[in-house]
Amino acid sequence: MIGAKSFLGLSIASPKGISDSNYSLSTNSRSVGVLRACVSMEGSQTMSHSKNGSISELKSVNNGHTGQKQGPLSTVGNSTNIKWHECPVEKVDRQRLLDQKGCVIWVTGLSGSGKSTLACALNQKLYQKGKLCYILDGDNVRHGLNRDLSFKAEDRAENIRRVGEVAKLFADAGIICIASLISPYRRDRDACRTLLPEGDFVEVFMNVSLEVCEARDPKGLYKLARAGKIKGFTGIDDPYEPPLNCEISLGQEGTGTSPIEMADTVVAYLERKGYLKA
Ligand SMILES: Nc1ncnc2c1ncn2[C@@H]1O[C@H](COP(=O)(O)OS(=O)(=O)O)[C@@H](OP(=O)(O)O)[C@H]1O
Ligand SMILES: Nc1ncnc2c1ncn2[C@@H]1O[C@H](COP(=O)(O)OP(=O)(O)O)[C@@H](O)[C@H]1O
Repeated sequence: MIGAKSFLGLSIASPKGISDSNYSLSTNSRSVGVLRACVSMEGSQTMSHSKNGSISELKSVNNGHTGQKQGPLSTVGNSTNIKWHECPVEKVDRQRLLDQKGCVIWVTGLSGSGKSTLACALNQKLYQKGKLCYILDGDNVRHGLNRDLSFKAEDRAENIRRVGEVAKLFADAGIICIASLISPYRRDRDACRTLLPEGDFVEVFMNVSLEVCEARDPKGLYKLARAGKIKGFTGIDDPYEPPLNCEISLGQEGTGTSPIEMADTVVAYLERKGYLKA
């Protein structure tokens, strides 16, 4: 049941599973209303979760919202005078809430190799297991965030960099993020890998030959590329660099090659590596 509190004209719903007694409003010396269970001030308490994700006890935190001057300012790229802000509710807390570990499944391969199909099958399988996933598909992200980018090498690199950064945020949220992009350059994929803690970037190679992809040609793009109507098409007149050391390679003879079997392989990997529990 979702309860609600009203404070300074704001109505705040208590999350499912948190009783109203745990979800009280308190006032500190600066008369700022806070949600004690969710957002705590210095010296107050925040929630912690038992193994099964229920909120079992309160842990003391110093969340740094003291108004005191802290640490130096930074310059990152063209962003000057910026400062990283920490929050006492951390990745580990979100992971406990979800009973899973945030990570990035990076699916790379030629157009038509089955990246989107695998991403969707994997998402369905994990959903059935009660795991939270989100897909960042190259085609889809290019409809919005990356609509300003073309297919020349530096734009593909920027496409991968942005998706890598967004995927990192999803993983930090505790979500299993499936990024499915051609991502033809090793260097760009490796740069995304370095954004994440060891093990949290799982590179999945759709090891399907150009001949097979071209025979599938579901969007008719290979035909257009062969006819010279699309320039710089991956695999035709633009490069694709296969991974040298990926975690999972799918599509070869002797392994399950249906989307369901491929998704099972990835789920088994995640289970083995402990990503499907907190
Ligand atoms: N020149 C060229 N080369 C390759 N692909 C092209 C091109 N032009 C358009 N498309 C369509 O764009 C989809 C690939 O987008 P991505 O963002 O995954 O590409 S990349 O990672 O930046 O290389 C790709 O989708 P998929 O077939 O799902 O891979 C194509 O539909
Ligand atoms: N494992 C598979 N075996 C056979 N056909 C597949 C498989 N995965 C995808 N396909 C088919 O191949 C085509 C391309 O798949 P898609 O997922 O769109 O590839 P991509 O996202 O890499 O471009 C689609 O017609 C799809 O139905």
